[in-house]
Amino acid sequence: MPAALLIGAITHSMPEWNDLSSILTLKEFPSGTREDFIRNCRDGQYDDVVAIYRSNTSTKFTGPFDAELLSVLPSSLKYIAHNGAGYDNIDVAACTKKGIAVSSTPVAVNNATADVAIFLMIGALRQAYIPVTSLREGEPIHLNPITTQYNHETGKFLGQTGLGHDPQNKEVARRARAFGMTIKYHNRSRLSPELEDGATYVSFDELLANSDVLSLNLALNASTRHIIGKTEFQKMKDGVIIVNTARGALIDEKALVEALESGKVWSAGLDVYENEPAIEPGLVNNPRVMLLPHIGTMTYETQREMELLVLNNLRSGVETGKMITLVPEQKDAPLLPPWTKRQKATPQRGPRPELCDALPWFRSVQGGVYHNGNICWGFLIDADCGIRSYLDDEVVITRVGGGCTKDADGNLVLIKDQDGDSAAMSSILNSKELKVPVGIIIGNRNTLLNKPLPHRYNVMAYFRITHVWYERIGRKTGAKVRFEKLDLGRKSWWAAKHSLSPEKNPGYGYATQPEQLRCKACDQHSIRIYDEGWMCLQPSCELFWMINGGSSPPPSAVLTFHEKFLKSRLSPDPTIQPHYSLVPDLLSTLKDADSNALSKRITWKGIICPLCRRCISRRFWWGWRCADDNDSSNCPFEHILPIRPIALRWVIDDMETSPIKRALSWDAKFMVPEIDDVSLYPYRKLTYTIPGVGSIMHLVANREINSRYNGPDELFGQLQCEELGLRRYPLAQSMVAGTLTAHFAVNYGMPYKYVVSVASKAFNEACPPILRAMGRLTWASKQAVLAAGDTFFPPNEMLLLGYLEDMRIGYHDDGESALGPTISTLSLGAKSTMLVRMKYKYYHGYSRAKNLLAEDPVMPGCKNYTRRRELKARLQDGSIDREMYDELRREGIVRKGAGGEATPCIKMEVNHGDLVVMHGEGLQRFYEHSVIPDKRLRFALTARHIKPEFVDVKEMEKGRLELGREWVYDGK
Ligand SMILES: O=C(O)CCC(=O)C(=O)O
Ligand SMILES: [Fe+2]
Repeated sequence: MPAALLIGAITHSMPEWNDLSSILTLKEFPSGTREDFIRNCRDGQYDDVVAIYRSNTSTKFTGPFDAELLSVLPSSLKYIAHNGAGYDNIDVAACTKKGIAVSSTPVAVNNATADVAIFLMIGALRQAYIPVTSLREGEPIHLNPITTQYNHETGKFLGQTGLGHDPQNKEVARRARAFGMTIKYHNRSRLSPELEDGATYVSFDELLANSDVLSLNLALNASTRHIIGKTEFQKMKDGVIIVNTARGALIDEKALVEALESGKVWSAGLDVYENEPAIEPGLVNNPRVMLLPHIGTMTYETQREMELLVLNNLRSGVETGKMITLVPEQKDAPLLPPWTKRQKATPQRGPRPELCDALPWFRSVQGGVYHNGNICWGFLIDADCGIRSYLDDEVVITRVGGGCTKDADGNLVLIKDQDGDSAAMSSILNSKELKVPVGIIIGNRNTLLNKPLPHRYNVMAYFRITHVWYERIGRKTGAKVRFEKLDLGRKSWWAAKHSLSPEKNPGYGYATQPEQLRCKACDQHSIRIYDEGWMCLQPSCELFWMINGGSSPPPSAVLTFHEKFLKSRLSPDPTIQPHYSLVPDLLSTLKDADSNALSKRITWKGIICPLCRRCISRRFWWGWRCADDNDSSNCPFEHILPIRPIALRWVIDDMETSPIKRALSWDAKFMVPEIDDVSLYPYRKLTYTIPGVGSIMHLVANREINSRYNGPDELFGQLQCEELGLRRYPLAQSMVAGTLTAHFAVNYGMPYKYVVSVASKAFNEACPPILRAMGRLTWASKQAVLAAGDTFFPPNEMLLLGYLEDMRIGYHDDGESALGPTISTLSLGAKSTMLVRMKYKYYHGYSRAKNLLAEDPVMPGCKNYTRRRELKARLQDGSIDREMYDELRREGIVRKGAGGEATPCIKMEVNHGDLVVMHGEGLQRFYEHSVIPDKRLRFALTARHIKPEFVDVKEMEKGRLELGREWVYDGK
C-alpha cells in the first residue's frame, strides 16, 4: 500500500486523517529539524510516500520545500497537500517540473481573514490601540487626547488590490460595503461582472491615488514582493490607511515605518509581517498601528475547515489523480500546453495517436485538418506550412494541406489547383462562416517560431478563421488561411518572454482593417495581403495574382505581409465559444461514474495528464498511466478506474439473459450451416464447411448451459473481478506508428511471436476463471478435431480479449507458422457478429500492389472464378505457357482503385456462452475474419495449440497445463 506523510500536526481533524489508513499507510514527522527530515528521506523511510500533508507552520521543521528538499523527496511523491492560503514556502515551479501536484486552501480562510481585515481597518481608522491602552493604564475616560481623523467610515473608499481571482477580496469587499464604503480594485485582469459585484476596476496607480483605505489581499510571489514601497506610498493620498492580512512582504516595512512617521499614512492595521516572527521595531513602537499576531485564520471552524480541505485534497489526489484546490499556477499552467512526446526508436507509443486520442477536437491521425460534419475543428501546423506562411503571438497564416507531392529536391509542390470543393477546404470555409473556433497544434518540425518547441506536438490555443483566399503557388492555385487567436486577453505561451501583451502592442487593434479593393476585371473585392501591392485573389479572374491590377505577377515568390493585414483584429465577441474544451478534463467526469459508464467509448479515449499535461492513451484495462513502460524517470501519474462488475443484464437484451433455445433464420447472402441438435446436446451444433479449406463449428449455448454453476454467466462476473493484465498494444501494421488496437488483450501460456512486446503469463499464474474457460475451450477443440477426423493436440495457449463499447477486431487471420490448425473461442457478455471472407489476394488473384499470385488457388467464390479456373486449366493442360498465362491474367487486373474486398461468405451471430472452433490451416491462410461486438462489454477467450518446436525452451514452462479435475468441462 502506498503511504502518506504528515509533517507537523493536525489539530482538529485527526480522526479524518486516521480514516485514510484504509487506502494509505500513514507516516508522521511531527517535529524535528531540516537535517533530520533530509536524513529520513535519504534513508529511504519515505520511499513509499505518494502524498504529503504539510502547512505553513510545519515549515519550521523542514524549512521551505525548495529545489534542495525536492531533490531528496522520494520519487514516488505525487501530491503535496498544503495547509494554508499562502504557499510561498513551496517552489511550485520545481514541483511542476517533477510532476508533483500542489494544493492549497484558498477558500476555507476567506471569512475568518476578511473579519480580521475589517477589525484591523476599523481599529486603524479609530487608532484604537491608543484609547484601549490608555484606559488600561489608568487614564480617565473622556480625557483621551486624540480625536480620530475619521469618525465615520461612510463614503470612504476601500481600495483593494488583488491579483488573481482571490475570493477573499470579495469577502472583504462585501463586509466593507455594509459599512457604506465604495470598492475599487485592481487585478491582473478585470473580473467578470458577477465577481466584481459592483466594485470598480481601476489601474494600480489609480487605486493608490484614490484609496482612503488600502487593503492588501493577494498572494506573495516574486512579482508581488514589496508591491507597496516608497514610490507607491508617494502616490497615495495623504492620511491613507493601510490594512494587510495577506503576507507581510507585500509591503516594504521600512518604507511603511517612514510613511507613518511622516504622516503620509495615518494608521495601519497589520496581521502579517515581513520577517515573521520578527516585527519591525518602528511598527511596534508606533501607537497608531494596530498589530495582531497573525491570527487571520485562527478560529476553530476555519482551522478545521482548512484541515479537512487539505485531507480531501490528499484523498482526491490519491483516488482520482486530481486535487480539488490545485494551486493556480498548476491549474492554468499556460506555459504547459498539452503535448505529446517525441517518438522513441521503438515506436511503443506514437505521439500522433496519443494526441488524437486525448483531444476531441483533433481526431485526425493523418493530415493537418481535422473536420467532422463539414466543420473544421482542429488544425495542425508542422513541417510544411508552405511558402509565404507566418506565425506570431496571435496570428497564424498557412497553406491548407493536401494536393502536394515532393519534387526532386524534396520540397512539397502542389500538383493540382485547390478549390472550395475538397472536404478539408469546405469545412474550413464553414468554420469561418459559422464562427467556429479552431484549435491549433504546432509540431516541432515547424520552423516559423524560430525557436525550439518543447515537445513533438504542442497545443497552442483556440483561433478564429479570419480569411481564406487563393494564391498562385508555383504553377497552381493554392488555398491559404489566416487564423487569429480567440482570447486576446492573455499572452500566448509561445510568445517571447519580452514581447508585449496583445493590448499593449502598438498597431494592434480593432480599428485597423486590411485594405480592400475591387478588381476592375471581375468586379470582386479582394483584400491586400502583401506589401508589394494589391492583387485580385479570384482564381477565375484574368487578373488573378497580378500586381496592382496590372499585367505582371509579383516579381518574386517571396513577399512581405502587409502591416495592416497582420495587425488587424476582429472585435471581441463573447458569443463565440469553442465547442470543446481546449484541454479536456475527462477524469473529472469519471469520479462518480458507474460501471456502465466506465465501459463507454469515451472512457477508453485518452486523457491529458493533470500533472505534466502529456496526452495519454488508455493502454490499460485498469486506467491510465503517464510513464512509459521502461522509463521510470517519467511522470508518476496514474489513474485507476473504480471498475466494478457489470451485470450480464446490462449487456444482453434477451429477456432472461439468454434464450432457452435459439430460434434461427439465415440470410440467403451467407452460407447456411449444417444443423445438428443431437450430437453435442444441449448445444446446437452448426457447422460451416468450406471444402478444401476448413470448417467452422459454432456451438450455440442456451440458458440452461449458461446458468450452470461456474458456467458462462458466472465466468462473466468472475473475469471482471480479477486483475487479468489486459492492455492495448500497438498495431503491428499500422499507417501511423503507435496506433493501438481497438481492444484489450492478454496472453496466457505458451508465448508465440504474435505477442511482440510482452511475455505471456504462465498458466500456473492464471486465476480460476481462466482455467475454467480453458477447460471449455479444450473440450470444444476436441469435438471439432474429432469430427474432422484429425489428431487432437490440446491447446496450450490462450488469448483473452476485452471489448468495451465500440471496440472491435478488424479483419485478420490467426495463422502463424507456430500455430496449429485449430482455434477455439468462448464468448462472454455482449453478443457479436463474426464475419469470414476470402483474403484480397486470393479473391482477386493478385496482391493490393497488383502483383500476380505465383500460384493462384482459384477457389470457389473468388472474383472471375470461371475465367480464372479456365485459364488455370489451360496452363495445366499445356495449351498456354506461363508467360501467356500471366499475360492473360494481367488483363484481369483492375487498374484503378482498390478493386474491392470479397464480400463475407459466413456471418455468425455469436452470443454469450457460445463456442466457435475454426479448424483447418487453409481457413487462416486463404480467409480472414473480423468480430464486431454489440457495443457493450464482451470477453473472448481464444485457445490454440502452439507447436513446441517454435517455442524457446526457457518459455516452455509457461505453457504447461494439466487441467485438474475441477477445470475439466464435460460439454454440459
Ligand atoms: O473476439 C472474438 O470472438 C475472436 C477474436 C479473434 O478473432 C482472435 O482472438 O483472433
Ligand atoms: Fe482471430
